Amino acid sequence: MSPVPPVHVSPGAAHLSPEVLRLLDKWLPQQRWYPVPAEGVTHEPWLTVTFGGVADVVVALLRLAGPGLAAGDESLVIQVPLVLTPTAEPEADTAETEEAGLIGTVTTASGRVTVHDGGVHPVAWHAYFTAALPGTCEPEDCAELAGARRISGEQSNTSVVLPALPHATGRGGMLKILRTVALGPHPDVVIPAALTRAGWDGVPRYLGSVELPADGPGAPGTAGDSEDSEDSGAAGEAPARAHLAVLSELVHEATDGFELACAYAARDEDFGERALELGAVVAHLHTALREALGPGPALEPAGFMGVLRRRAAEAFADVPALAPHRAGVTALYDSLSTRLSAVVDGGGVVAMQAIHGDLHLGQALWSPGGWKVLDFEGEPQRPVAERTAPDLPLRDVAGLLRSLDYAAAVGRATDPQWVSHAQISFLEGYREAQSRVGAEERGTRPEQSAAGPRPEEGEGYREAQSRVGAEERGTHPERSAAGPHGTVLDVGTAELMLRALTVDKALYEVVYEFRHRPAWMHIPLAAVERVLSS
Ligand SMILES: Nc1ncnc2c1ncn2[C@@H]1O[C@H](COP(=O)(O)OP(=O)(O)O)[C@@H](O)[C@H]1O
Ligand SMILES: O=P(O)(O)O[C@H]1O[C@H](CO)[C@@H](O[C@H]2O[C@H](CO)[C@@H](O)[C@H](O)[C@H]2O)[C@H](O)[C@H]1O
Repeated sequence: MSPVPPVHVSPGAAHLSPEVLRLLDKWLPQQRWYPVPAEGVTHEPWLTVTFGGVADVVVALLRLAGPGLAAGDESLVIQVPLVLTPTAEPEADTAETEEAGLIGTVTTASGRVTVHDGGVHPVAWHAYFTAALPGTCEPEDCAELAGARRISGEQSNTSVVLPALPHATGRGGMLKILRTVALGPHPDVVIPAALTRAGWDGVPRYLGSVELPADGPGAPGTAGDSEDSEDSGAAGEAPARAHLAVLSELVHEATDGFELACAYAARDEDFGERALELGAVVAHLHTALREALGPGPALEPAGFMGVLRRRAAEAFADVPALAPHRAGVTALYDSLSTRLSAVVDGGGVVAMQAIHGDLHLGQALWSPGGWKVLDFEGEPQRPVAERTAPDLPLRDVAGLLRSLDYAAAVGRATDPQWVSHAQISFLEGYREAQSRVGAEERGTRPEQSAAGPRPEEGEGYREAQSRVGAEERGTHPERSAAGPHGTVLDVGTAELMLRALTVDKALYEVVYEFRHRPAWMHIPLAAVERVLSS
């Protein structure tokens, strides 16, 4: 007997009545994971997903359309799993039902239906879980789902802890339902899967994923999306490829890196050792990514600077409070542009590669097994193509430097050295591990690498900063990966690059805070000011 295909996909709003869609229009913008400001945004049904043998679970994939949003293949698509159950009476007790993820009760052509958020509903969890690991249990007696719970907090997606899930190295899983669906392979699936395959244990081990079936309807903007295309997967039409969820091993006794750093900051306790270890893990991550996914192209200054400038322009357009910094950002980017062009004109190659892309302390878990890095989907507010493009590893370094600054602010460290010490330690951990890997590849001892000795206690942040990403003579792995050509970056350009990437990140954060947590906007705003005046 052949197994029932677990995931079916239909075009448009199949299985979803207009009443349910209207209910969603009101509910969606109130969700933390809703990716854009809601004003003027409409939700257009793109595809509907159902799971073989599970009657009540319907997943709406909705395209967001409206001011400032891209159309066609670039459009933002959100995933809305629903549990739809026929019901006789409206729910009576609102408080109780809110707890259970009730979205509402509506009367449709086929009767009265209760609509629940599938992100918090065990029946939907079971559907995703069995699609990720086919051939497992029935919902009623699924031992793997015992004790399952959604994690709460400020998440861009919806993650569910499965404490009882058995696997090769123990017990416990994390099911992550991706709320923003990327057309094509999703980096939060592809990257952990590649790193797990390569044997790198700095990520939670990848166990499985849920993907649209290969013979489903076309991508937005293709023939499969047109109104007269009833026949899903019609000849000549490119089926849409998209991941919906990812399952990974649960990291036990894990502490969120941001909470950990804030707790240290609140006690003014030295975070140096943890930061040093994290720096080393991030350096190893970059090596593992390069090895697992291959080197990227060389940086092309005009294109690279064009992206930085466009992102800054978007931030200035979104947040009026940034206006006083426009000239400073332009001047910083002009200096970097001049230096980068000189490097490249002089025959230097600045190699790019796959990076994390949105690295901050909340993406790192501290556990008895050391730091684990999570969440490879890139900055959720950016277009997918931009998020997955090869980039400079220094972008991740800048992200963590910013995050340590957030931890100092949120944890209210009173010692002004707390943050600089943590940042220097992080940079040193990164640099030391980078030199060790480089030396191993060259067959020399780490001390012989050109990166120089560790800065003495008290040496400044600027010095430590300028050592990271700077030229290390001849055989740096990034260089050999990029080909036989010369330089990475000289010390001055590396420092300028890190400052520019820090500003780029802080501008992104200002927009993020403006949209989601205005009370924290002062944190990145102060950073923009500080970096520009340093
Ligand atoms: N494999 C895992 N083991 C333990 N905790 C995890 C695991 N994956 C994620 N988490 C926890 O869930 C939180 C959210 O995960 P993350 O992948 O960052 O989702 P989001 O994209 O929604 O922010 C993390 O901050 C971490 O605390
Ligand atoms: O984790 P996500 O993928 O949802 O990332 C988004 O949300 C983050 C906040 O949860 C946000 O990070 C910013 O705030 C953090 C403290 O909460 C801080 O440590 C980070 O440095 C700062 O960037 C992230 O930018 C956003 O993409």
